[in-house]
Amino acid sequence: MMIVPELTRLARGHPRGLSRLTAALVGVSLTYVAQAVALAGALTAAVQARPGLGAMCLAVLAAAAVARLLLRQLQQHLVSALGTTIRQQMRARVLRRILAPERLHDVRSRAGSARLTAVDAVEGVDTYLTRYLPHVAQVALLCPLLVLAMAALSPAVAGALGVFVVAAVGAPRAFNRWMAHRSHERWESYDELSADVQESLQGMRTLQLLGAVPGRRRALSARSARLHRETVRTMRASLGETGILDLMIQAGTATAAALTILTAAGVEPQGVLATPLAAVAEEPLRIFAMLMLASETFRPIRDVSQQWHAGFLGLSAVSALREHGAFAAAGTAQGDVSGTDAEPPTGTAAVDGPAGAPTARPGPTPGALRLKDVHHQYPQTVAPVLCGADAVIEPGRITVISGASGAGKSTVFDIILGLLRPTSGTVTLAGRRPRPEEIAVVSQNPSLFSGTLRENLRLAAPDGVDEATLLAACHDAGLGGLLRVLPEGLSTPITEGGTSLSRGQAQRVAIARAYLADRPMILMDEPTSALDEDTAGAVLSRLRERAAGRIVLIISHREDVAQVADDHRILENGRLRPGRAPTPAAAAAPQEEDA
Ligand SMILES: Nc1ncnc2c1ncn2[C@@H]1O[C@H](COP(=O)(O)OP(=O)(O)OP(=O)(O)O)[C@@H](O)[C@H]1O
Repeated sequence: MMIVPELTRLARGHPRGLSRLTAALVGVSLTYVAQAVALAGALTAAVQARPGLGAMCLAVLAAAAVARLLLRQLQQHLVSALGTTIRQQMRARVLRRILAPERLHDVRSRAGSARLTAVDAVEGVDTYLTRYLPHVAQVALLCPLLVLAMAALSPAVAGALGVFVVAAVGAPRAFNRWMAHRSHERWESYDELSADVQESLQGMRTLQLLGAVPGRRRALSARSARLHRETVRTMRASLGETGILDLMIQAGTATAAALTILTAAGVEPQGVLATPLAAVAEEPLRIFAMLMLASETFRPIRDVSQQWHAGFLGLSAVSALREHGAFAAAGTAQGDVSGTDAEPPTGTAAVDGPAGAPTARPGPTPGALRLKDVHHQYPQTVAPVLCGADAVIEPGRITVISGASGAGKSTVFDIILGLLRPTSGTVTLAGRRPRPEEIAVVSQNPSLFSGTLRENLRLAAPDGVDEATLLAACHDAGLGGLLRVLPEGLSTPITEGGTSLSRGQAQRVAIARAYLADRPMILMDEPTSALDEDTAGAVLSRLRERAAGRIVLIISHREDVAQVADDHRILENGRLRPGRAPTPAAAAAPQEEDA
């Protein structure tokens, strides 16, 4: 029997559900006790030839069977209701931790591992909480009551029974530490295999091109073999525990039965044991009831042992769940589910789309974006990336930042987005931190999701966006030609990861999403890197129209992008310095005062 403090704390957060469930369970067990007593009565009726008593006992047996059926239905219903609540609560907490900006810069975070925790681990814990724990509560409630009932019939037998109940519950706990260690190791293997498989699938194309598929397959087979070994070891440990438990149950039942017979039979005056049959004939109900009760006292313990195996997966996932914040003190279950009861430390701007809920309307451009003396150094690195970057980025103008690879351009973006906290310095929009819902982002490698093109575009758009707005955004993003040749148009299905589109097409979908998001600030990371010159030219000229009244900040190495810049900066040695002067076309573009 293993009790995990975090899981019991979590269960205590649902006292009503858990106590109802335990009550239903105790009700089920009491029907067995009633049947045991009725059976003792029926045997007594047979021994004493009392048909009236026999009929009554048979009626009780039937009523107990019907009651058990109904209580089992109720128990299933309660398990499902409590399980749903607990799963939603834990999953919301885990997802909040997984889908957090900090993870983007966490070198240890792995998608497969996060997925495993959010799906399998939560399911496993549900079983532990909704099945195993109520059974443990039942043992704590019912076993002492049954021992007391036995004490009313025979204190000696009750004493022996009590000793074996305590041993059956307590002895397997000696295995707890070992079991915890084994199950933790098993989960680690499971987790690593899951993360490796997911990463291999994602990088399949690269592995294929590199000729690294056979090597990867061998590595995965080795991981799989390790998981098998860990599972077998864990099963062995679990079997050891179950063996001890069963031994105590059998020994306890046999001892109680033997004592019942011996104490009932008594000793003849000449020093030999009297025949138990005489005692049975004298007080059959007491003897039969004691024999039945001795067995029933161990039923809750036998049940808990079965549930233990069902809840074991969840138990082994406890450390992963702990690491992913599943037990973090949070608001109400409702708040957890909606995910709105705690604001993340920094912004949550989504890549290639709106930076918050699509329904949030950002309002007019609030003013200039200012970077003031921004410094940043990543942990475990020897030198800072940014050493006092300063800039004022005006609305209504296109600002382009260039710089050598690794100069820190994406770092600047992530700081503006709130995905990274600068080591020092400030980023402000009209004197305050930019709000996530004010920024639309076009990343260099946009993420597309399985679903239709329309669904991918709508991710960014406010609720109820009409077809004409979607088409206008596609047109301005240079997708008009593609839409004309797609037989299903916006209803065209897209594969997972957007692999059914070319890189350039995916990039333009990302640009359309940014337009649909309709935010006062657009950040673009190499938005035309996969486009040919003509397409890039068309996209950039429409960008100028879309830039009216907005802050548009682009990272790009491309000369054609630098040419449309009203304001060109070069990131060098951690600072932003002025770049090339604007071209006449760009200089003629309308400018707006800082609000
Ligand atoms: N999470 C991280 N931990 C440690 N170092 C990091 C991390 N992210 C980025 N860096 C380092 O910070 C530096 C700047 O990276 P950044 O991605 O901002 O450069 P960049 O100018 O956008 O480069 P590129 O043009 O090649 O995309 C690089 O040296 C990079 O290795």
